[in-house]
Amino acid sequence: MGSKEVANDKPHIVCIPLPVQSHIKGMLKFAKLLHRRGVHITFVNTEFNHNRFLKSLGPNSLDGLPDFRFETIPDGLQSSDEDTTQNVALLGEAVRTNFLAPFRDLLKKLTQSSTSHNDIAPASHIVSDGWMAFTVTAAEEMGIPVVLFFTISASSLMGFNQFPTLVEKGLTPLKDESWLTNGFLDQVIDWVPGFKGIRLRDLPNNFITTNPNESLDFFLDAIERLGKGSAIVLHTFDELEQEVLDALSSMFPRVYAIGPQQLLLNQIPQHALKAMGYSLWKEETECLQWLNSRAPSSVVYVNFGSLAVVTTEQLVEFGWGLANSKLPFFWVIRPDLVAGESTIFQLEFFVETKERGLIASWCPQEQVLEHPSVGGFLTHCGWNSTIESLSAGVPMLCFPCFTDQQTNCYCICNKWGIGMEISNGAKRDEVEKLVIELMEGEKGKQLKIKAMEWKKLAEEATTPHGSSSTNLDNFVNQVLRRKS
Ligand SMILES: O=c1ccn([C@@H]2O[C@H](COP(=O)(O)OP(=O)(O)O[C@H]3O[C@H](CO)[C@@H](O)[C@H](O)[C@H]3O)[C@@H](O)[C@H]2O)c(=O)[nH]1
Repeated sequence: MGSKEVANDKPHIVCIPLPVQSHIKGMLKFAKLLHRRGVHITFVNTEFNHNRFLKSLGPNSLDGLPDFRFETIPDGLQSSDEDTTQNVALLGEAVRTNFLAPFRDLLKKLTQSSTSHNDIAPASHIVSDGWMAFTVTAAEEMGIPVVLFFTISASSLMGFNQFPTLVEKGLTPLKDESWLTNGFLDQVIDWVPGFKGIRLRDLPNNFITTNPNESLDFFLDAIERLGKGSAIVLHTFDELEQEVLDALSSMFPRVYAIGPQQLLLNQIPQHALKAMGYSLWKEETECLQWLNSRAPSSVVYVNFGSLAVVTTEQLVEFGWGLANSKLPFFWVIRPDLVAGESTIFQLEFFVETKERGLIASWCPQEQVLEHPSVGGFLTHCGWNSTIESLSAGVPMLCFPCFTDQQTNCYCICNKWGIGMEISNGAKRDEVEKLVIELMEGEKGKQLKIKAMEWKKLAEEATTPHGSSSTNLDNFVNQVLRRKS
């Protein structure tokens, strides 16, 4: 960095992600893109996650990018051996009750004109995970703007934003449990822009409940504050969700679609990018050598992201479905993926799959999806997995588990034509049949063609004059550099 004048001309943003793996990764990538466009970054992790990063990536792994600093706040959770950040309900409650006070103190420090770093201007904006409503309160108190950054699709955000209407129309909360199975959820709803033909069951499933609870309040707090952000940024691209993005833009002042993030990062010369990792868990990279030894487009990749939990019975059915398909597979089973007995596979399963199955506990997913040997992805439809798969041109078998995943599944299968849904509670025969269809069937071939078309559009959106690059430039100029 040159003179102090030049430094002070740069916007200085305070980035604060929701403290779970996929949200931290999305915010880190967004921060890197902004940093490359001349923005100073202070990145706020919880103390717990900061230490996990240092443990998984190495003690100096977060150093070395000038004007890109890390700060921490406590999460207020009891420290114990259990990884409390995997407990979404507990974490959501901690975010709502514990984070405002330490974040406010940190902001006071960062917005003072004489910061401890003389080469950095006082913080000018907060870029907050859109789900963390307390940052809007902090921003109002401190008189600085807050940008709401969402690591979900525009379609899911539109779905979440329907909640007040669903209440008004008496569609949620459900009157009783029988509504879950009596066809009520199959009704098509017709008032949501960009969602022709969507059923109630395809909306984020947080609303599909007889008993709205605190975890729903977490989402509602954020939805109520959507209009208070100086901008909304979504990790998507215009061509993918144009109609919904247009509708969101008509409701909120500034909406920017900036993605796929990794394709935008690929535009930056590698020497200019510090190889800062994103994983809280250690990545098992040996899978890449294993993939090298397999035929092109032959491997089924199975991964349910960082939070989903499946039952022992379901995992066993997936396992035998894969085994019986006789196809090669690479399956990531996190240590905390299964609710119940963890030693679930008998010797027989390993004997059957030993020549063609690989199991790991965490992997470099984007490299796996980009690998030419991977032909299909059995996924829980988390948004990052979805957009990473689409960017790599890999068709999907969708097993949505909770929250926005059902809406992503709807878009993948019905709007974008790049996947098939596998039913909740699927038995091994259904798994086997769908996996074979995905990898070798006629339908699978059509999905692959579509996936390659979307990959091309995603690449075009991220070229220097593509829609996402332009939106990124506009965001920096119109929101971060705007003199008010
Ligand atoms: O072995 C693995 C598994 C995952 N990942 C990465 O972890 C992220 C997983 O993100 P996502 O697919 O979005 O799933 P979740 O971790 O489940 O994400 C939560 O957050 C998402 C974004 O808000 C929501 O869409 C999901 O529903 C919610 O469960 C992706 O970037 C993956 O590349 C790895 O690097 N290695």
